[in-house]
Amino acid sequence: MSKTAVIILAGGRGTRMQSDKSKQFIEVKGRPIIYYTLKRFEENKDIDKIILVLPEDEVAYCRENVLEKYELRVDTIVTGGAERQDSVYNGLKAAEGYDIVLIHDGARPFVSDRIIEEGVKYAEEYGAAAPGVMPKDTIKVKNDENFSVSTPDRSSLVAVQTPQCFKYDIIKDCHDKIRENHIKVTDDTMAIENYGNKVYLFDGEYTNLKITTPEDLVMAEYLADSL
Ligand SMILES: Nc1ccn([C@@H]2O[C@H](COP(=O)(O)OP(=O)(O)OP(=O)(O)O)[C@@H](O)[C@H]2O)c(=O)n1
Ligand SMILES: C[C@](O)(CO)[C@H](O)COP(=O)(O)O
Repeated sequence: MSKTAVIILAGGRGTRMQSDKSKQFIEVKGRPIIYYTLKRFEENKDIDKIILVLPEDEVAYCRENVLEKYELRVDTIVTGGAERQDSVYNGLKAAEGYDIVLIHDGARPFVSDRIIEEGVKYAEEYGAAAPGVMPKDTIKVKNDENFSVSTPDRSSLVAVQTPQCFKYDIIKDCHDKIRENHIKVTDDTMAIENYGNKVYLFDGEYTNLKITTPEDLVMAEYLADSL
């Protein structure tokens, strides 16, 4: 059985949330968003190590007001970096020695056990896997003058989510390379693709939303109610 670690990314500031509090600590139904995310993985039998990435100046706050208050299990806390990929890199160093690593946005608190379990399975089988959903809207490609230039076939598009799941050696090698070559990525599958590896895309869920802007909190309240 593979040894599996999850890196839960909560090292950002949530600027698009337009809140005076980092969005991972905004409360939904009386509990901080990161509480729900940690709980999902704490309760999952496939996860052997939980690594939490936090801004350096919010580690003490999180320990006292989340981890200790709600008696949540986190095996290692590491500090985040300037960009998401830098936070990932710090997390990967803490996952050394594990066979499979899941990289998950802390801002996606309602990930299902099914996604976690399938992610581990497909990472073992294909080396790299990510959940995703078909966009609900028609997607356009635009030019610099904001005119539409093409409309990709929606059935060939995937709005990719997290946890993005990998054989540790593959993702660590790719992150080493993008770091050396100063390549910017917005998710971890881009790092994989950049070096010619394939990513298996499996069914995500529309409820696995990334809480990003204020209106996402409305859905979060609804989803927290349905737990
Ligand atoms: N330097 C960073 C940036 C982001 N993240 C994490 O990556 C996840 C997805 O990023 P995003 O939703 O963009 O969060 P923020 O970067 O905090 O939001 P914003 O872009 O609005 O500032 C979040 O859980 C965030 O905490 C991180 O760990 N380290
Ligand atoms: C990783 C991700 O959630 C996949 O959809 C997304 O790329 C994160 O983007 P963000 O701008 O850092 O929130």
